[in-house]
Amino acid sequence: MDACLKDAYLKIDHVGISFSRAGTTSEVLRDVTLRITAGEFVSIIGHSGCGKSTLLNIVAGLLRASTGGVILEEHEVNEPGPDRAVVFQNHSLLPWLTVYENVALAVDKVFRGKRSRAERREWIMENLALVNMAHAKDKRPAEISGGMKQRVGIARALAMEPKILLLDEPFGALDALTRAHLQDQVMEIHARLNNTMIMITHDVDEAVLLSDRIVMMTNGPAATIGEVLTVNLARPRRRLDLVDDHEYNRCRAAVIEFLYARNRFVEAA
Ligand SMILES: Nc1ncnc2c1ncn2[C@@H]1O[C@H](COP(=O)(O)OP(=O)(O)OP(=O)(O)O)[C@@H](O)[C@H]1O
Repeated sequence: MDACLKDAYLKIDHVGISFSRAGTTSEVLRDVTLRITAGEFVSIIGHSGCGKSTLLNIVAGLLRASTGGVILEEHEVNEPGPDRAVVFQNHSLLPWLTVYENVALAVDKVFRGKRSRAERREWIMENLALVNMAHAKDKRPAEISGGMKQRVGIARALAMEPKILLLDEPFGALDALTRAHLQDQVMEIHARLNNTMIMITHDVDEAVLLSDRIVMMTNGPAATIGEVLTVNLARPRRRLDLVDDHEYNRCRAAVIEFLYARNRFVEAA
């Protein structure tokens, strides 16, 4: 293992993955190495199809790397676990359960036998309150908006007390205003809980606003990390204050330059 990976909280160590289908093998990721510190907010940005979700799924333990591996607090990741909760673009709530029951399902799975029924109930409500959804606890997913569903998905993930929260384009399906509101909420949650978050996004402003570091992926096949940008903006961050901020605009320009000048997207034939 590289010396620089030694003390990291999460280590993504020379990860590569190939998929084989009908006699052909496609190499999606090659030699992806990254260390993440506890409490860091890291965004992954790159063109469509470069392998961002594949990388997140390897960290989640949903996919096995073909080469290299992932280590979280000295333990190798080789299966999904409640220490790595994932929030997907499409909420993935169970439609026949209420908001409360959706969160309860995850909480009971992780904490049954460790916390009393009353403690679990309080914990579910605390997490719903964190995303301002306590008032809708008895509603079913079909009765609430897309933004509200994402908030419940975030509450469900946080309620598992994961070491790492993995966000796969969590706001991708939302309108711009709801998206901005949820970004602010995620920043507040991150400030309050100081948890480690990895988020995939296509949105340059979102990446700069939320992240401590932005990981920029090259285009596939055999995509890898092209550059890592540190965002030196004090927290708490307010989007209105950043409009004319020099560091904000420097980061924004650097990501745009990377994506549209140096790694232009070319649609596969
Ligand atoms: N299980 C799989 N079997 C075969 N190929 C796969 C599998 N999972 C992903 N791929 C391929 O890996 C590549 C990267 O996919 P991935 O979804 O990780 O990209 P992405 O960067 O997240 O894309 P987007 O931004 O469009 O969501 C794609 O070409 C995809 O077809």
